[in-house]
Amino acid sequence: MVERLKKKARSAALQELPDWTYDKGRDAITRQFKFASFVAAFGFMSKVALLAEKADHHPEWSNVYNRVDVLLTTHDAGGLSERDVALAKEIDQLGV
Ligand SMILES: C[C@H](O)[C@H](O)[C@H]1CNC2=NC(N)=NC(=O)C2=N1
Repeated sequence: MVERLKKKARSAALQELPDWTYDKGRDAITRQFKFASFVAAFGFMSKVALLAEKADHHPEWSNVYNRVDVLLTTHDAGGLSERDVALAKEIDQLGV
């Protein structure tokens, strides 16, 4: 059973994710991505979808034209967990 990160572990994790914002109300992390076009945004979403399926861990997200808003939290834990941190790092490694 995955657990929510406690304060100290969360702070340490956030230090490694400078492009992500902590959402205290949701106990989640968010990041907005912008692309040159809708097709580029959708291509990014396809890559993230494959990562998410592989990890069995899925983002809450929305797409408007060339923008993708990603929110990561762990429903099974009721908040931010190491699974979100791992997926965020993988998304960062896509190099957008
Ligand atoms: C059964 C399945 O493993 C779970 O429902 C997974 C699927 N994807 C998930 N994604 C996210 N973000 N949080 C979860 O708790 C979660 N649980």
